[in-house]
Amino acid sequence: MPKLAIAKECLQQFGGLDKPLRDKITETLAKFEAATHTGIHMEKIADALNTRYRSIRINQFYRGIVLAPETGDAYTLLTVLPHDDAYMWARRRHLTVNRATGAIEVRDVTTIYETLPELVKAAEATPDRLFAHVNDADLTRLGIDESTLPIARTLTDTVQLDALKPVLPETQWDALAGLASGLSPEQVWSELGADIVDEPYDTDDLDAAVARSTDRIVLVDGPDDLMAIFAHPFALWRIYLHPTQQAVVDATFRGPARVTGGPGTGKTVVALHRAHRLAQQTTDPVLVTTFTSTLTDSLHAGIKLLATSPEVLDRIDVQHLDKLTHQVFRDRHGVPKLLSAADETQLWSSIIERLELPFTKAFLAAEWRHVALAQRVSSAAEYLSAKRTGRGRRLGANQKAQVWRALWEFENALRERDHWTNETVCREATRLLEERTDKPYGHIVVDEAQDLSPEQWRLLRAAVPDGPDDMFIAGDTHQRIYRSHVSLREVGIKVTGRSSRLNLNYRTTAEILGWSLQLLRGERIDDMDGQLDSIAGYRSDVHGMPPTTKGFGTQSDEVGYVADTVQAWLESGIAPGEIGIATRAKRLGTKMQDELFKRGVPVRSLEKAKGATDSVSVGSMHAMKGLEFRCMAVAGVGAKQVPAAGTITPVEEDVQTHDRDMQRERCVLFVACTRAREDLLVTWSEEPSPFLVPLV
Ligand SMILES: Nc1ncnc2c1ncn2[C@@H]1O[C@H](COP(=O)(O)OP(=O)(O)OP(=O)(O)O)[C@@H](O)[C@H]1O
Repeated sequence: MPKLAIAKECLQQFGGLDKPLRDKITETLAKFEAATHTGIHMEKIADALNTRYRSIRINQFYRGIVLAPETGDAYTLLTVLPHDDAYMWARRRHLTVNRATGAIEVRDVTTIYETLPELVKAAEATPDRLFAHVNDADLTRLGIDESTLPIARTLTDTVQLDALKPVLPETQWDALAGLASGLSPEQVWSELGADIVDEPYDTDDLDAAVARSTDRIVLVDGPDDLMAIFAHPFALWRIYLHPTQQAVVDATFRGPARVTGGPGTGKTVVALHRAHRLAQQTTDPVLVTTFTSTLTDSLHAGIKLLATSPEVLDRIDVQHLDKLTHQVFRDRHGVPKLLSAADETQLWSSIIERLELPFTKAFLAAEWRHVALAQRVSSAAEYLSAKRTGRGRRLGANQKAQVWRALWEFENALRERDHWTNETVCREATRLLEERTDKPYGHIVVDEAQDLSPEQWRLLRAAVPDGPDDMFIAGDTHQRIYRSHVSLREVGIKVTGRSSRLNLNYRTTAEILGWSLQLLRGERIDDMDGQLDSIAGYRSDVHGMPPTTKGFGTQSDEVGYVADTVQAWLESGIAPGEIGIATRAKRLGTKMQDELFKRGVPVRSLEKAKGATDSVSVGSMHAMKGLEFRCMAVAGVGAKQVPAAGTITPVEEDVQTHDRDMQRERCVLFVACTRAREDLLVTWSEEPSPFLVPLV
C-alpha cells in the first residue's frame, strides 16, 4: 500500500485555501493509500529538475507535486498549487540532502541563479561582508554546501539574506540567519540538533533524507491521521517541531529538567508535547499545571489537540495550580476561611500599633512572604539566620527580634481565628503531600514557571516522587510579572545540567521582537538557578512593520485613536478575535471597551469572559500572559500609569525591593508587547512612561 508523507509547506498552503478546495484535497489524499485501486493519476513532469517529481490532480485547477520513491511505496507531497504554478515549481526547484543534518532541502535554483549577478554587483560597492567573521570550515560544518557558499560570501547585509529566504535551502538559510543574529557557530551547531549530525549520510539518498526530516515532513499513518492533520492546518506546532524543540521533547532526564527561551519560542509547545509523550509512555497520571486560569484553559485546549487517544488524554490532568492546592487542602480540612486583603492589612496595622513597631504594613507583609514563608522559617533562631536576598533594608539583631515578634503574632492570630491565606493553604497542602508515600502524579509539567512562589514549588516537589523525568519546567524570567523570586535549588529542585534554551521566535515579527527586547536591555535578570539570564540570540525569521508608537494630549484622544485603529484592522480583514488591547490600569480598559461597544465593535473583557471568541479582547497587561493576537494595542503607557505607582515600593523603604518592582513593571510591559504577531500599537497620553522614553 502506498504511504504518504506531507511537507510543512503544504499544510501552511492548505490553511490559506477556501473550504471546498480544502475538502477536495483531503478527499484526494485520503484515497491515496488505495491509489493503486482507484488509480489516482500521477504524471511525470517534462523538464522537472528531479525526475522523481510527479503531479497529482486535485481538481480542474490545482495540482499537487509529489516525490515518488526510488524503490518502495513512500510518496511525499511537497506542494499544492494552481496548475501552472505547480509545474513551474517542479521546473525551478531542486531537492538535496543537507550535509550537516542529513535532512531534505528544497532550493529554487532558477531564482538563485538569476539573483546572483545583482548580489555580486552590490558586493562590489562595499567591503562589508555579512559572514566575514565566520570561516569556510565552520560554514561547511554547519551544512552550507558548495552552491550556497559563494552566495553567503557575497552577502553584505541581513536584508539580502531575508530576501533569499524563500529560495535558499531551508536548513542552510536557518544556519545563516542564526549566525547573522549573533549566534556563534557552536550555538548554531547545537540548534541544528546535535544528536543527528554524526551519521555518515548518503547525500544522494533522498528517501532516507525524507525520513530524517521529521521537523518538516510528517508521515501520515492512515486516513484518520490525515484527517487529524488537515483538521488543524494552523496548528503546525502539533506536527512539525524545530530540532531543538524535538530534542527536548524526546530527551530522558535523570531528574527535574527545564526549558527556557524568550517569548514565543515554543516553550509551551514543548511542554505540551512532553506531557503528551510522557503520558504515552507511562500508566501514571501526568500533571500539567500553571498559575493562572486563562493559561490553564489554553493548556487544556492544546493537550486536547495533541492527544488523539482517550486513554492518553485521561492520564493527563491539566490543573490550575491554586485549584490543585485547594483541592489537596479541602480533602483533609474542608473549605478554608480565607483572610481578605483588607483584613490582612487591618491585622498588620493592629500588630504594629500594639507592639509600637517602627515598620510599615507593606514591609512586614513582604518580610513574611519573601523571607519567612519562602524559607519555611518557623522560629526566631531560624529567622535570625535566614537569607534576606532581594530585601534592601538591613535589619540589626534588635530589629530582627521585633520583626519576628510581629510575624509570630500574625501567624498566631491566623491560627486562633482559624483563618487562612492562599500561602498558608499552600503550606498546609504541601505538608499533607509530603506525608504521603503514594504521590498523586508520576510526572509534572509546569508552564510559566517564573511566577510560581517557593511554597508552590515545594508543593509540586511533594506531589511527585523523585526520579527520571519527574518534573519538567518551562519558563522565562524576562516575563516574570508577579513578585516571586525563586532559586529552584533552594526549594529542592536541581536542574543544573538539564536545562535547554530555545532562541527562535515563532510568534512575533523580528521588528516587534527587536523593539520589545529593547525595553529590557541592560536589566539584570536571574535565571532561577543562581545565574543571570540573557536575551542574546533571541530572534524571529519573519518580518513586518515596526511597532507604531504615539502620544496624545488627552486620554480621550488616545482612546479614540486606538478605537479608530481597531476599526481599520477590522476593515482590512482581521477578525475581531485576532485583536487584543492591553492596559496597565483597568479603568482605561473599561473606557476602551465602552468606546468600541459604542461603535458597534464586538468586544469582551479578558478578566470576565473565557474560551475562544470572535470579539476584540480587552484586558490588563497581566491577563495577556500566555495569549497572542495578530494585532495588539498596548494603551495607557503614560508616565502616570507605567510603572503603576501603587505597586512600587518607595526607595526610602527598601531600595532592592524598589528595583525589583521597577524591573517587574518593565517585564509586564514586555509581556504585553510580545503578544503581538503582526502589528503592535503602543500609545500614551500626556508624558510617555520612562520605560518608553529611550524608544520613542
Ligand atoms: N514548531 C513550531 N511550528 C509552528 N509554530 C510553532 C512552533 N513552536 C511554536 N509555535 C507557535 O509559536 C507561538 C508561540 O509558542 P508558545 O506559546 O509555545 O511559546 P512560548 O515560548 O511559551 O511563549 P511565551 O513565553 O511568550 O508565552 C504559538 O503560536 C505556537 O503555536
